[in-house]
Amino acid sequence: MAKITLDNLAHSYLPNPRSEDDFALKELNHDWDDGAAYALLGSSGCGKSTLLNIISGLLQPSQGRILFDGKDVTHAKTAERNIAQVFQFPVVYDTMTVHDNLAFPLRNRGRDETYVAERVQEIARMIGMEDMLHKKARGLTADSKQKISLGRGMVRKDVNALLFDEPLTVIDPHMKWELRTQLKKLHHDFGHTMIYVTHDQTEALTFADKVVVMYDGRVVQIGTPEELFERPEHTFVGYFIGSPGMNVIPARIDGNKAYVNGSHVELAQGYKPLDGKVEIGVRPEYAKLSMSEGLPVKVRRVEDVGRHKIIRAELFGIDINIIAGEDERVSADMNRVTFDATHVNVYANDWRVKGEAA
Ligand SMILES: Nc1ncnc2c1ncn2[C@@H]1O[C@H](COP(=O)(O)OP(=O)(O)OP(=O)(O)O)[C@@H](O)[C@H]1O
Repeated sequence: MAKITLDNLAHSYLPNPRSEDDFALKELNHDWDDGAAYALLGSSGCGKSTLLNIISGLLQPSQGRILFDGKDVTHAKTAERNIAQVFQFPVVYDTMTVHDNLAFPLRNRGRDETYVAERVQEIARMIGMEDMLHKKARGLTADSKQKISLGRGMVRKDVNALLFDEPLTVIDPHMKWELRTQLKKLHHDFGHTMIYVTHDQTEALTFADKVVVMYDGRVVQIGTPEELFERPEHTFVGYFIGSPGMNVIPARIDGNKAYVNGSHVELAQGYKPLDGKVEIGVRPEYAKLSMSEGLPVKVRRVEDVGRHKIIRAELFGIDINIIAGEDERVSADMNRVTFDATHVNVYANDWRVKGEAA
């Protein structure tokens, strides 16, 4: 396995980029730890595949270097990087059996047949295809073919990294959960460095130790699922992670108070005067309806989603969400909202501002 270093890395698909806007991947410096499982998460077009393709060698970056364990591989071909890749759609050899497809990467490396047989059995069990090993890949469903692709990606233990590009797109929902669990187990057992591209937050949060959130060609935060939830470094992270996402409310900050349309919200920390677009961010989980305290809200709708209720409300013309417990009472006279001060984040021009102890 390898530590992956992204050094001053950036990419533009244009021959003569003039401004930052011309870069599909904006400058990035980071070490990705050896043996960690990362998810690259972001909406369509934010640059996930661009970054993955640079790591795998399918794309040469227009700026910077990429290193595996300190060795510069920026110009090395994909085959020289010793990585395994699984793409969105299956890549299998139709004329070969499932067994031979799975065995292919091992035979290619000259592993002896006893080891190949053992390892293929192990992987077939993992992907639930033990009974299909003798079947030709041709004629199998897309779902089964993708499981073969996943299996083939995982069959070698000696790769520098395992890269997955939305691998579960064609897999049915139940199997998705099962395969994700298997991938996590595989990571736990073998400690591969794994990078998993997805636009699905559940997939990212359940798979990864660290989630790399991308927005508009930029890595806006790398953190554990808990860090992304509690301290989103960018309003996009707050909005994208969580269901529903963080409430983002324009405010004026004065010391340890935030003013929203003249009403104040207590903050757990003090802040210096801030310029530009200033907002507070509060997750629906840390907002609470009240009869007597807090800011005035109009409740529009209450949705019972089983484990809790989502209250859709309006605060000075802005839509906000509040999460209440399953058994919590919500009545017509509850027309105020309070926020838990320790969970109110402050943002200036979309980036979180660190406070000072009040
Ligand atoms: N070969 C290319 N030539 C020119 N522009 C490209 C090329 N590939 C991607 N782009 C652009 O670069 C930006 C980032 O695309 P990229 O495919 O990396 O995003 P993504 O997050 O992987 O999206 P998706 O989830 O839709 O695959 C987009 O604006 C896209 O249009």
